[in-house]
Amino acid sequence: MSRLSLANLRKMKVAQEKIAVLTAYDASFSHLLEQSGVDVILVGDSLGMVIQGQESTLPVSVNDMIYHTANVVRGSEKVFVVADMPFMSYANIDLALLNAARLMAEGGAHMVKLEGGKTVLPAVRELTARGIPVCGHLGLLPQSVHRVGGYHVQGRESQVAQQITEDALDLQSAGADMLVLECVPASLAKSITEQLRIPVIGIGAGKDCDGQVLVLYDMLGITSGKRPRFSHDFLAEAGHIPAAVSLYVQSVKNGQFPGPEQQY
Ligand SMILES: Nc1nc(=O)c2c([nH]1)NC[C@@H]1CN(c3ccc(C(=O)N[C@@H](CCC(=O)O)C(=O)O)cc3)CN21
Ligand SMILES: CC(C)C(=O)C(=O)O
Ligand SMILES: [Mg+2]
Repeated sequence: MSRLSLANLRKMKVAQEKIAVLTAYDASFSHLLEQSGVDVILVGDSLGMVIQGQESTLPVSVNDMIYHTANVVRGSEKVFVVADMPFMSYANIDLALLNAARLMAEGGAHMVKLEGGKTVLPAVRELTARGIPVCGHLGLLPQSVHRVGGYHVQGRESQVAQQITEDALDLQSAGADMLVLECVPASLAKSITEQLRIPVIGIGAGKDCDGQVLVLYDMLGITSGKRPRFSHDFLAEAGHIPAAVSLYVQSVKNGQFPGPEQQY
């Protein structure tokens, strides 16, 4: 069985077939998600919060990401695996190349994800020129939580919306092959999704993105404390974990998730 490729994901965008993405951090869930029809697994630096119990994603190291990515890759054979580059691991081009190479070579990731717009364009150009697929991440940037002052919706003001749109187009031009849009108004995400050739995966970004992603533990209802409004407890509805993941995949594919109460 060969792995899903970027070409497959681009074809899904063109065919308007929704892309179902979930985070996972270990081999057992990786296998289960793949069996349940998930297309792409994101090894998110959210693992700092849901696995390590940290207050933010900032303490996550490249070694942590490599460990979890390798486990996820070993547990699967069909899914496309994206690994987050952690806080400051792409602060300049040399660091970005070194750390992305480790995530790919040691972790076995198929793509790396970087948060930010203009600041990361030189790194995105260099990584993609050297054959490393890159996913951008705009809107709410959890690695900037202390500068922003919390996890809030981004892009409600037209000037900020304009900046996010410009960053999205620039990331695509720099070679990014996928984009995550987090916590932005549904109308903005729709507009960006229509303007880009590359697949746009939303989280709290409305139903009109090319695909959706959620943090696994949020959609299973086992995150401690307050779960973001854009997530939904599929386990409560489905009764057991494989059924919950299947229901998520089905709800993304048929456009039922996210509903009006899960978007801004
Ligand atoms: N478990 C978990 N789920 C996530 O989605 C997630 C993480 N952790 N860690 C990294 C970031 C942080 N994220 C978050 C965290 C909280 C909200 C949240 O509470 N948002 C409010 C909106 C508040 C506002 O706009 O003022 C909400 O009600 O959804 C959003 C995204 C998304 N990511
Ligand atoms: C929430 C998603 C997009 C992420 O970046 C993560 O899980 O770290
Ligand atoms: Mg992340």
